[in-house]
Amino acid sequence: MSLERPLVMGIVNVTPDSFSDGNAHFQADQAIAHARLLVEEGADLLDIGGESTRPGAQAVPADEELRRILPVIESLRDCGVPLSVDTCKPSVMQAALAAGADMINDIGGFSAPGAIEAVADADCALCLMHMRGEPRTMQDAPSYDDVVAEIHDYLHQGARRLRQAGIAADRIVLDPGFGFGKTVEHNYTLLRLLPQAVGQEYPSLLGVSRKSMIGAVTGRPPSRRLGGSVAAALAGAVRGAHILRVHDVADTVDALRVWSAVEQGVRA
Ligand SMILES: Cn1cnc2c(O)nc(N)nc21
Repeated sequence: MSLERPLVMGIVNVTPDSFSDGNAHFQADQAIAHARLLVEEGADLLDIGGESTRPGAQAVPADEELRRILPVIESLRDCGVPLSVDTCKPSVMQAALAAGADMINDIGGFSAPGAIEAVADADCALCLMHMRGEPRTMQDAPSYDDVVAEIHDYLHQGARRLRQAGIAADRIVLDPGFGFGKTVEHNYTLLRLLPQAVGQEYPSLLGVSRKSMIGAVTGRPPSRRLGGSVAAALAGAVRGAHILRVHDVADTVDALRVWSAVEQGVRA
């Protein structure tokens, strides 16, 4: 995929408890219909997840996670855009790749035993994200001496682990993990200093859509965070983010088109 312009990754939650649209798409058929709508709205790729990663979320067993996402992956193989699968479990990674996934998005940074082995011989893209702790506890008073430097170092140590396993550099995407063991202040510092947090060696993925960092400065509930989410996505695009992981694809695509017209002129 070309990374000359920021790509829009549409979120497809196949979970009953995701923080912003839990239960809305729990059934596979609803998730599939939602995913196809996101593609029509202009999503460049989709991120399919069967286990909520919001703060406080309970873990989901691998068989349940697969029961949720495999029908969705199989049905969307013909949707016209690459499919990313959001999971930390090596067994789910392998099954998702066998079902046709093009990317594995691991909020755990491929740190689980067997995670690197599960993807090393595939040709899929890999998103390595920073998380401090685990969803159930990660927001219990997170603290850093230098949040930007520590996350930069974690991401590049993780990339080195992947490279040492023989994984080509062009398969790797890095992500600071907004909201994953960070205070609101940490999140805005990371967004402001995104280039320093991710470095220049690998493309970056940004996931801020509808998150509590948006609510904290707007006072809006998750269902009313569109304006803040688009603003944060653009702030990331201006700072070089390559993939924007969002719920609201059409609005984000519109915002990027207007920004591009300002920066590069209006295409006929
Ligand atoms: C699954 N998921 C939820 N938030 C995310 C984020 O910010 N980045 C990535 N890579 N995945 C996320």
